[in-house]
Amino acid sequence: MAKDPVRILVTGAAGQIGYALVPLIARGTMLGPDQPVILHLLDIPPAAESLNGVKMELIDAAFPLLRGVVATTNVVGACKDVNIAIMVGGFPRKEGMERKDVMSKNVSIYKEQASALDQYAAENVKILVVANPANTNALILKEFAPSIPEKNISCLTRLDHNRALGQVAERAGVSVSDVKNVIIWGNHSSTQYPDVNHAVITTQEGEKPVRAIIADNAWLDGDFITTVQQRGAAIIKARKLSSALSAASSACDHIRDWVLGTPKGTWVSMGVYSDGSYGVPSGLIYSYPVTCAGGEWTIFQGLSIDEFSRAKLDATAAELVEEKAMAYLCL
Ligand SMILES: NC(=O)c1ccc[n+]([C@@H]2O[C@H](COP(=O)([O-])OP(=O)(O)OC[C@H]3O[C@@H](n4cnc5c(N)ncnc54)[C@H](O)[C@@H]3O)[C@@H](O)[C@H]2O)c1
Ligand SMILES: O=C(O)C[C@H](O)C(=O)O
Repeated sequence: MAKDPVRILVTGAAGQIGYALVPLIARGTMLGPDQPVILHLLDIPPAAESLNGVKMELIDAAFPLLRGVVATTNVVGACKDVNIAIMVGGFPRKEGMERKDVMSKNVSIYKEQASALDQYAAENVKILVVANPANTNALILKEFAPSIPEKNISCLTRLDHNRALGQVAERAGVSVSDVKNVIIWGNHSSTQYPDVNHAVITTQEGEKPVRAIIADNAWLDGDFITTVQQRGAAIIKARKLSSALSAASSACDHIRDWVLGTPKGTWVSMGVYSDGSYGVPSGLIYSYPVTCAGGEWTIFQGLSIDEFSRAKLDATAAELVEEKAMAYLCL
């Protein structure tokens, strides 16, 4: 029997990530080739005409799974009955800025849109915050949407996770699909900790630790970490615009794994509400290794954390505590 369509909100849909993301959703990359979708596209009035152009192109592309497009500048209309919300709307940083430098512009958007989602979204809506500072925007959204369970609110660190997979695959000379179980801990910022201590590469002789295959701890504990931490800035420097196709693709990966489940023996990184796991203060949106099944994520427990990693997990948590305080000052 044909499935009922799922309503997916994309905010900031007239922007660069929006333009890369909506065709992926309409083509079935996010929820699979048999899942019809209705897209709700939100942007602000100055972008209304451009948003309408995106709607026209979606119709012109004749996507078989696309059952409707709502393009609006009205937050309530956009949030009505949505099952999934991908929050991209906001302002990107420019060259030379840190992601938290756009905090004062962006957190107030998340407070306002939290209320609309709280009141009008479908029960059990799943929310992914992409706009920066992503973890703190998601935390503000959580705090101002009291009826939405915290397990339904997340932020995007899958792009950092995918960047880490890409760096390891290039260095090891293997296919990226043979690398798994890297971890991004903490903030989607330059304090994030890309960790390969539990990551493995599939070889003809089975799975081997990344550290054994790459055999270069100086690189893994040095340039690898800074390359992933600084990749967003490197893209801005090169393109004069922040990452868009990789962000859109990673947002699809995030939702797909959350809704459809992670493969057996694999975890992915998601920014989720911390419960104190791995000695991280509770009450932050912190990126952890998670597995997903039945539409729910679970923090993967029991990994050993060495002294080097401990300091890095704590430093990125400390930045999130500071950002939380800064966000409340902005509101
Ligand atoms: N978490 C990540 O991995 C990641 C990756 C890339 C970019 N980002 C962030 O995503 C955000 C969007 O990036 P972009 O390159 O698409 O930017 P963009 O400027 O091209 O697009 C943003 C869109 O949001 C719209 N917008 C602004 N305020 C809004 C509001 N109140 N409601 C709805 N829409 C609103 C703008 O009009 C614009 O169309 C930025 O904050 C960027 O830093 C995050
Ligand atoms: O770095 C940025 O400002 C954009 C985005 O967060 C990224 O990681 O590419």
